[in-house]
Amino acid sequence: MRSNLDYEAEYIEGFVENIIYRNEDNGYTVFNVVYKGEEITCVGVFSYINAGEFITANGGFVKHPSYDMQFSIKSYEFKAPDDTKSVRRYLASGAIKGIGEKMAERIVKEFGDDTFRIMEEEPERLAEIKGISLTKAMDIAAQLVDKRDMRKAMMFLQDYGISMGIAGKIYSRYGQEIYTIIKQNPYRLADDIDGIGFKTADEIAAKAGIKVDSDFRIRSGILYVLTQAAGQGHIYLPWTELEQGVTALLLIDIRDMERHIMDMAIDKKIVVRENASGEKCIYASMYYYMEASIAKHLIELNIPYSQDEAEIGQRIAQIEEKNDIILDDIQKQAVHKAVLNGLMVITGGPGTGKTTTINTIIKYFEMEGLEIRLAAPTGRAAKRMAETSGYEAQTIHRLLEICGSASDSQNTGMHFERNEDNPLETDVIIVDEMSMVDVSIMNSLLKAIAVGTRLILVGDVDQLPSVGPGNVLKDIIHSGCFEVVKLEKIFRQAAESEIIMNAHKINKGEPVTLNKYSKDFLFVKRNNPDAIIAAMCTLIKEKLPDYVHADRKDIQILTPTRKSAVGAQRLNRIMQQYLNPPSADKMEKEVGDTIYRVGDKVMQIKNNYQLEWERKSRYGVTYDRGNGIFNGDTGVIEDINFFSEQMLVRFEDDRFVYYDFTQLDELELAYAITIHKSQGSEYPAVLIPMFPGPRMLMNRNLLYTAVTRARTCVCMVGLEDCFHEMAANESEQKRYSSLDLRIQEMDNL
Ligand SMILES: Nc1ncnc2c1ncn2[C@@H]1O[C@H](COP(=O)(O)OP(=O)(O)OP(=O)(O)O)[C@@H](O)[C@H]1O
Repeated sequence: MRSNLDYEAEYIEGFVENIIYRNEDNGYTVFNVVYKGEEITCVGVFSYINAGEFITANGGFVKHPSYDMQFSIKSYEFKAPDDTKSVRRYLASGAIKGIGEKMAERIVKEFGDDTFRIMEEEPERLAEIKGISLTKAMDIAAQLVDKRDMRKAMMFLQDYGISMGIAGKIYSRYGQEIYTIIKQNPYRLADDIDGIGFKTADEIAAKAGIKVDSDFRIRSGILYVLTQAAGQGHIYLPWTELEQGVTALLLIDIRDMERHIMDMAIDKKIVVRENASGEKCIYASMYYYMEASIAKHLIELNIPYSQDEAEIGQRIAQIEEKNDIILDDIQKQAVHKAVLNGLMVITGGPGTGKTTTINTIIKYFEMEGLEIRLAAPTGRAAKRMAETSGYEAQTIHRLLEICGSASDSQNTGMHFERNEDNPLETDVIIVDEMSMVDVSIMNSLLKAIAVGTRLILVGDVDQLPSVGPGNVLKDIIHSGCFEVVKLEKIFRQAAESEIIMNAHKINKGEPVTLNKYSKDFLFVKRNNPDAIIAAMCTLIKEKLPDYVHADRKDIQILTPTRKSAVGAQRLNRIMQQYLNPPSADKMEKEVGDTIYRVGDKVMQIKNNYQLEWERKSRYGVTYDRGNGIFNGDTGVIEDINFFSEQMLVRFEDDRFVYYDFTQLDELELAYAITIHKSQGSEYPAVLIPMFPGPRMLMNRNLLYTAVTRARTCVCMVGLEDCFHEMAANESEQKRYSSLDLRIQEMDNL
């Protein structure tokens, strides 16, 4: 029993006995300290810690659900060992490699309180001790100095408000150079260190006394504005917009912008080009070269194939007969073009026969004995492609055989096994949902396709553009350099769907009649956020599941915004309370301001190719396992275990995944998700709150995307005016991209 301890205590001190857990990325550490004769478990964030150190710490006791009382450390200091006992203890702790308990004993016996001074100043004397050679003596001294330097550097970085985890990264990158870097050009940190952006570097610079109009600051600011723009989808910024952005960011009058731009262009950090209207455009180099590389590959792939047109017609006729279908003229034209060209594009809205056309093309090439691969940008889109085509389809990342330990393609640890040196060995590649493909993944894909492989790109240009930068599909079509088939006819079966008919009307700006009696396109009038939410609760709990013959969890709320009265965050909190309220038998785990509860619907918010899933029989025996849970995959929390610190989620097709508590930032509650997140997915029923929000966001494009996500029923709840305003708002957010120009330039070479 812990009799000596006062759990109100705010201070403890003692030797770090053993380190139980340490996360090197963020410094989170769990360890034991003996204080007042009791072993106490401490938790805190440490840039640097070693067993054997003497620590004095402020904080407080907290009760952990599984591990009982722990001391949570808010601030601390390590005291250098200064008496024989602590020196021996420190050396014996394993902090210095090559010194064990016995050796520590011998050293301290020889040098006593003077041990540390001797180790640092006269290390050769260590060799006087039995078992220590001169080389080993020097190595011990070096380790000691290293550790001291590191601790000093950490303290120095903390003075600039840098967190422990990041300080560790900075130190391991620059070592002793940090002092000069921080004092001269801390903006280098923004370039070199993951987790430090311009803003942090700028704060450090201000503390280091760097002038607000220093060249380093202005150049780093320019790159920052371009990176921010890429975050909004832009490949470049026109000169004047860049200048305004940089001025607003740095709050200074930049007189010699031209000089900075030219110097940065010479350093190859940026590229300056004129657009079609002669305006100077500034690119972060990476994006310029991505577009240029995409253009080059597309032109190279676009080789003509010779085949007798009559023969193509005969083959199509055979397929039509076998599948009891008659293709429309334009669909036939699409098949002809796919056969005769190395590259072609098929575009069209919902129900215009894209899938039917792709299926015919697949069958055609199959008859020719060609190998075909199907891919889509997201897991959900690939799954849908497989379902509608009946052929195997995979994500583009998987097609390219993604490798590495990181969970996101943005992380540097990732690479693709398929690339220019090891291209895909196949004859035809068909990529669906091209509107979601950004320049980065398009570039990787094209690098892995050798000339002679046919590439067919399929998508609906009127869907929201890709989350990542660029306007790939639109620009490819707009370049005018490739065969494009635009499917426009809505086939009879599809024409019976009001979802499809209204989606086309929305897209064309034609009036849409709203009522609550439609079979599949319903509007329920409510005039304030709370009434909207209350109506959605009833619909989701009572009405829709029977109506669309689907499970409650398959009915998806799609909302334009994250943060508003009807934004995803608020809706999730309310829906969770309503659909899965707290109860004594449901475990909960709080992360930030989200509570995860057993029974909650959750969504994976980034691609994680490493995450392992398993399928179990009803006796709990695993009979199938695999890797990969993708952005947009939704599941239900099955269990939360505080002992193993894990949460178990059941995804579609009964795939079970254990998430460590530290991985929970990959999940979000998913009763409601933003329309942006729903791209490429389809749901039996979709519920959309209709309430005014930011005009830039509430546009036709967004409404069209939301409506086309529904398979059986769309139900909107709110203000009719809001619907009509969205449908009328054509102001798509402008994206600065220039793949069309690069393609045209390349084509003219
Ligand atoms: N030539 C055709 N003759 C008759 N029906 C057709 C023809 N082509 C397509 N259809 C029918 O039209 C409907 C829509 O076709 P399809 O699924 O191919 O379109 P889509 O563009 O892929 O649609 P979505 O984007 O909504 O998935 C289907 O019911 C399909 O059977």
